[in-house]
Amino acid sequence: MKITVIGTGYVGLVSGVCFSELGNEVICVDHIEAKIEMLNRGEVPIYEPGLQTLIANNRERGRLRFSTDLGASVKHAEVIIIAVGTPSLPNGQANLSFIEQAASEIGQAMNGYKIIVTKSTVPVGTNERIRDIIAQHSKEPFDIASVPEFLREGTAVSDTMNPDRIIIGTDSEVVRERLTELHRSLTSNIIVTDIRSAEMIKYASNAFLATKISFINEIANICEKVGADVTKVAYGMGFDQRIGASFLKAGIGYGGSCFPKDTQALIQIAGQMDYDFKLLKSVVEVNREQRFNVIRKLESLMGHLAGKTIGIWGLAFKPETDDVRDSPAFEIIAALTEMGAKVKAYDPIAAENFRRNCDVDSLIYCDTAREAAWQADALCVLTEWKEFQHIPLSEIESWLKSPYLIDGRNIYKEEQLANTQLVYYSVGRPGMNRGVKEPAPYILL
Ligand SMILES: NC(=O)c1ccc[n+]([C@@H]2O[C@H](COP(=O)([O-])OP(=O)(O)OC[C@H]3O[C@@H](n4cnc5c(N)ncnc54)[C@H](O)[C@@H]3O)[C@@H](O)[C@H]2O)c1
Ligand SMILES: O=c1ccn([C@@H]2O[C@H](COP(=O)(O)OP(=O)(O)O[C@H]3O[C@H](CO)[C@@H](O)[C@H](O)[C@H]3O)[C@@H](O)[C@H]2O)c(=O)[nH]1
Repeated sequence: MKITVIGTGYVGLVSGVCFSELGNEVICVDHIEAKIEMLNRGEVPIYEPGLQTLIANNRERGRLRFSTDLGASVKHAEVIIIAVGTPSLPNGQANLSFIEQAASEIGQAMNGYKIIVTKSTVPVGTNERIRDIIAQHSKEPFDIASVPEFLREGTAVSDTMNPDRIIIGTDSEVVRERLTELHRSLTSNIIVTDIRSAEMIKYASNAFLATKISFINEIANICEKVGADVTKVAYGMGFDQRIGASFLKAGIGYGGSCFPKDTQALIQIAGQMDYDFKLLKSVVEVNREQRFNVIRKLESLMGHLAGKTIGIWGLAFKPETDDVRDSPAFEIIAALTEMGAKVKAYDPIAAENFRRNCDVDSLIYCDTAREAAWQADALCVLTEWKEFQHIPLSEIESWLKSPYLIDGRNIYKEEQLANTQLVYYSVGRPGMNRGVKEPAPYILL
């Protein structure tokens, strides 16, 4: 099949590359020339494991091309995939200007029957708006489809090649057949539904996953008070197939380019229909609060933070990505700096992106984990990079000026703490706290 993908962010690039890997002829288009030049030089603008090799292989086979020429690329293809960004507006609503722009450019380039697939996450009704915009510019026949994307950053290639399900929202029999054929080799879980339901499935899925995270974070907070261990609680809960084991890792809350914006967008979508989505509003509030537990704990251990040096390990919102969009590290670092602390940070991959987006000028960027921890009054782990998990705690202890370690992602195990004098605090695991002044034991009255 001849496919053109518009947008070379995570979704556009990864899905375009994977469709070419499946034997299709793919052109990935972006209006940012620098991105296309990079891709044409064989460089990849994002850090995503496995992607560079796939791009190289498929370019070599002549199945994958990159272009800034949207018009010519649309003319060339039968299936056009829209994968442009839908960032938040200041009020939380999805900004659809990139979508509208792409639809109008597609409309102007139409030269025969095409299937216009939207993979971007868009509010209910947007695909119909796309249909209207294209029809305003062209009399050529076309169909639309909502095929939301569920890949995760860091595992985007394997998620795309082995998806849990493919959702195809369409009102056309031709689209059902063609898109089922396109995705058939990926999974047998191909669900064909109406367009509005497909759009809603994406928001509902992200909102539900965000809800799981805020739920387990609140359980963790209660575990700290009653002397239970949230990792054991999550493990025990996860065996219930109705609950499932995933997305029950307590920590400093979710960040990233999707959960924060999509939960806000769904609250707005509901609000526009006069529905107050109370549960999701709480999920967002709990998530925002959770990151500040790191600071509350530092203060309870060390008193005032003014003049103290705090080391930060991890700036990305999760490991295996250089994406820092909505990373909890921004607010934690800003708050520490406002309190008068000196902050030194290290991330194996995401530091450059963080620097470009962070307005804390005094933040010191370090080249190694050791440098960020060196002579610090406390060290906080904000991203669970494997590199951090493998550093012996005795070594960390020897680097620090004061032995305070706040593990915001529960990456260390009890046995690793043995033989250290570290004052250790993690999330919802009070039994592992070392040197922390414990609240009075919980007694059932
Ligand atoms: N990032 C993820 O992990 C992920 C996963 C699932 C779904 N989504 C959704 O997919 C969409 C894209 O996300 P992303 O993170 O890949 O976006 P992104 O913002 O990283 O990339 C979008 C790209 O589209 C390009 N673009 C915008 N308008 C264009 C136009 N008219 N012509 C050509 N190129 C244009 C931009 O230059 C940019 O490179 C969003 O709606 C997002 O919510 C993202
Ligand atoms: O048990 C967990 C799982 C995740 N997180 C955090 O949640 C955030 C998001 O993680 P993850 O979902 O792995 O990454 P994303 O790449 O943002 O992927 C989400 O957002 C994408 C964009 O919509 C969807 O396509 C994916 O299905 C959805 O998982 C990160 O900050 C994680 O640290 C937790 O705190 N605890």
